[in-house]
Amino acid sequence: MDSATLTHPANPPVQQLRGCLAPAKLNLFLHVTGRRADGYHLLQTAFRLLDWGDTLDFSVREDGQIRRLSDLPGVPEEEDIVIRAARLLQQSTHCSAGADITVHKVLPMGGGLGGGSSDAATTLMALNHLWRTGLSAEQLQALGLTLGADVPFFIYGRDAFAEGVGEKFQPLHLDPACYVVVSPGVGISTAEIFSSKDLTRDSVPIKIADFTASHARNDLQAVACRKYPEVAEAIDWLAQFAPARMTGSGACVYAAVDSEAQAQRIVDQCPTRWQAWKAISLAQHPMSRLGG
Ligand SMILES: C[C@](O)(CO)[C@H](O)COP(=O)(O)OP(=O)(O)OC[C@H]1O[C@@H](n2ccc(N)nc2=O)[C@H](O)[C@@H]1O
Ligand SMILES: Nc1ncnc2c1ncn2[C@@H]1O[C@H](COP(=O)(O)OP(=O)(O)OP(=O)(O)O)[C@@H](O)[C@H]1O
Repeated sequence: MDSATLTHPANPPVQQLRGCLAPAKLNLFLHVTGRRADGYHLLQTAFRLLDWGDTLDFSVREDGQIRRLSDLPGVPEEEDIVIRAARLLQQSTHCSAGADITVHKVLPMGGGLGGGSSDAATTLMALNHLWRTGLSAEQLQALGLTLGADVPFFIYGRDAFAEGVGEKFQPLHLDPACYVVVSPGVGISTAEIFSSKDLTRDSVPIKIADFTASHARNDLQAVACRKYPEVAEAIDWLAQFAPARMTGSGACVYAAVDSEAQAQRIVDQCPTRWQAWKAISLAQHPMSRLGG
């Protein structure tokens, strides 16, 4: 994130934040342990932040309007989770200011990397700062949960062992790591995977101390592979280099590798019909340093 750009250098209120990161996440394991009465699933997962993601620019408007300046193919402005996040914060704090928002989209949509959720979290944190609405991180997490189950994690802003629907956190202390992420070129609807009749929903709950990244499983992977054979193909391709797994509800798959050089060699060999990236773990979300 660029440090704040001031419109009036002699007069400090910050009016713009540019280049705000909305990082991707990986689910290092994901167990479905049950289902709530409202249909949402109870999970256990290990969230890992990556140093790679979308970036967003925010500029305060005095007229109260919230505008998206960038285009997102397939997502009308009114449905964009970024716009919905900004409106939600504005309404719940009775804020009279508005914002112009630009999203520089990098993360594949429906990729299981939490792209939309991370955009929404960055929006809540940036506007809470720019509008001086003063909500705490916990209040922003509660607001964010009404937008999507992954939003609170990005506001929490560091690796976490998560439970509930993914909103109850314990800090997870992981060594830095380097990953290869492969997108097999399909977008997967999270709702479609969770609603499958084939999904197993009875994993036995584990304790945080029982989690090891090397013996991990994603309960959503079998369903996604059955519905989208490209996901299974991408796992098989990546598994020739290192143990590979799906993140979230897919479609992206990933593997931890020994070095950035090894990651780059794998990325360079990726079949042209897919996309691959190298990514490094991120210890702390840069936006969480902003405070309220
Ligand atoms: C799979 C994960 O990415 C793991 O991190 C998340 O649980 C999904 O989080 P998300 O994309 O923010 O999901 P949401 O937008 O809240 O939910 C999309 C749909 O997925 C289903 N859903 C989601 C999360 C959850 N714990 N149980 C569910 O059953 C619900 O049908 C919901 O309508
Ligand atoms: N700003 C946005 N960025 C991405 N998707 C958005 C956005 N606004 C709305 N959406 C909608 O949300 C859907 C899910 O997108 P997203 O990239 O968050 O999926 P995902 O990476 O699978 O997320 P998760 O890991 O949280 O399940 C998209 O297909 C799109 O229709």
